[in-house]
Amino acid sequence: MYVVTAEEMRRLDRETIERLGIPAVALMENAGRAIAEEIIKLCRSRSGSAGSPRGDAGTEAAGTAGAGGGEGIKPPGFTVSGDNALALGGADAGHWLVLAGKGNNGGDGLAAARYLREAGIAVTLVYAAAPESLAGEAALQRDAAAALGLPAVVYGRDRVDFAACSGIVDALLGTGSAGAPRGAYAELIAAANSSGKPIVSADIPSGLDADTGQAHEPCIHAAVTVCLAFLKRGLLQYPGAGNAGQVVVRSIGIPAALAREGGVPVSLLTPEVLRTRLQVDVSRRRSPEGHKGTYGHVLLAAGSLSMSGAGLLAARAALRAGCGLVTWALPAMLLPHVIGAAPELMLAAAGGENGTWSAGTAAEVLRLSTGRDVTAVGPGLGRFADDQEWLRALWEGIAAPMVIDADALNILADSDYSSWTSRCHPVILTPHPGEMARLAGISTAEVQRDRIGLALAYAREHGVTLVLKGAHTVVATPEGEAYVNITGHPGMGTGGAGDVLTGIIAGLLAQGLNAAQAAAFGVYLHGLAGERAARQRHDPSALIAGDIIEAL
Ligand SMILES: NC(=O)C1=CN([C@@H]2O[C@H](COP(=O)(O)OP(=O)(O)OC[C@H]3O[C@@H](n4cnc5c(N)ncnc54)[C@H](O)[C@@H]3O)[C@@H](O)[C@H]2O)[C@H](O)CC1
Ligand SMILES: [K+]
Repeated sequence: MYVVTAEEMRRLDRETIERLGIPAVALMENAGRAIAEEIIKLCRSRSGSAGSPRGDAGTEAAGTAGAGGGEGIKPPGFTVSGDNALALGGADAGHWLVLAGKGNNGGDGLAAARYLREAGIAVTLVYAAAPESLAGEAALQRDAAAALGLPAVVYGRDRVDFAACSGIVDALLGTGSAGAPRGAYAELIAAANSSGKPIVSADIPSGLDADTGQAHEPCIHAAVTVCLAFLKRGLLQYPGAGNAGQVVVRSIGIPAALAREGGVPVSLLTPEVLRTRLQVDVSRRRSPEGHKGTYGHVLLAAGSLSMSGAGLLAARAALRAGCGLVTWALPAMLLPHVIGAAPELMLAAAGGENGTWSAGTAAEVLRLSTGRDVTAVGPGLGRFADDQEWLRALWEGIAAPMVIDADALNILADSDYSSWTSRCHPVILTPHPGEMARLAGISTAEVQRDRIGLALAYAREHGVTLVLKGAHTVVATPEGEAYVNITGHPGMGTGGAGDVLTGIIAGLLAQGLNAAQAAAFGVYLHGLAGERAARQRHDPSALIAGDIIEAL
């Protein structure tokens, strides 16, 4: 599923109209109908509390249309549809307000109002601007609604009764919105939010930046967002993602082929995208003739006196991700203490004295990396004297893909690594937002302001595969593509979860996946395993990193 910017959406919209010859109003009709159908689903799912659905729409809104109106009598040769999407099925949906801006987002809302009326739902249009100021397709929708006799009020001139409505359609601002909502728009958004009524947003919540996910003040808090044609980046990026409620993406007649041909670089990370765009064999079938040598060998340089567990977690996760062998290189002093902790691992003493690493161990790590399919460095590594020299030796000398995480990222951030000899084998960096901030030389808040945009730019500029961790982890490739992951659980915010991800990605690389495949599939599986682990706990706050490994 493609994820677009407002600019890309405008281009795809234009191409559909100009190249394919689909009239703009047809797209708007499809948008209006899709929005109405989702509202009807919401009303049906709430029919137990008819007329007063509440804001916490839950997941039902994204479900499939259930059996709607009564089956009726089926005359021979005719089918009386039992699941007409526009049938309310006896639910009393009450009375909805449709807040309409003067652009095409408003036009979508006005079209939706007609379809709602068709389903027997009472609607009142609330114009944010003088109806005469609407133009193009939005003006056409205004006239159609008026011709149908839909009641309408104009904000600022007429009274708007939020208290009496059972739900609100937010069609004030969409992808054409610029900056914080102003004037009547701002007042209507604030009033809608404080009404306590469920809000269904057309395309994006009004007040949301469609590209960055920045939530302007004010910004609609939607129960459901009916996103039109393609997901917008802003719906996946926090804090705005938290304003969108349940997001439903509805096709309106803009072919996905246009996005593919037009080179839209960002996709939602779904099994479908893993299979098709990334060509990952998600079946994970193994050859009957396979043996441990078939599935790759990971070298892990990780762990120090106070953080040996980070190395252990990464090593075990690599094995659970299916690689054949893992050699864990760690400071000699720690070795006796971890023997037996995971008997499946091979151990190698490579660290310096006192359980810490030293620059002099680079030669030993290089020697151990010979013939290994991947080297992962960083979890629990700590910092040490001349560590930049150490990492540079590995960067320039390891003739296999590398995964760089944790303190190794901090070492990289302190180095002018663009001047290092460029590598023939890929590098995957797995920063959390703080590490990303150090790598990019900006604040963590700046990283979080537009994670997708930053990840795309950094990966391309530095020729690395970047895994920007956090809620909705972004995987960006040096070729300029990005994948946004939505698997995962807040319970995964626990020490060691990142080390587990590093191990999974290294384990997948060792099995022959390329950098983009290993990073994307690894992130997806890590999140999925975290969800499963959270479900297995009565209280997901009790989840610890080791649970994620066991859930793999
Ligand atoms: N997929 C498609 O391409 C389709 C999209 N549709 C819908 O159209 C909107 C985008 O419509 P557009 O006319 O470009 O912009 P908006 O309706 O979002 O808003 C423009 C309108 O609002 C005023 N304005 C802008 N910013 C502010 C602000 N901060 N405060 C107050 N007023 C503001 C501006 O002056 C304009 O008048 C898209 O999201 C879809 O919902 C089509 O209907 C179908 C095809
Ligand atoms: K909107």
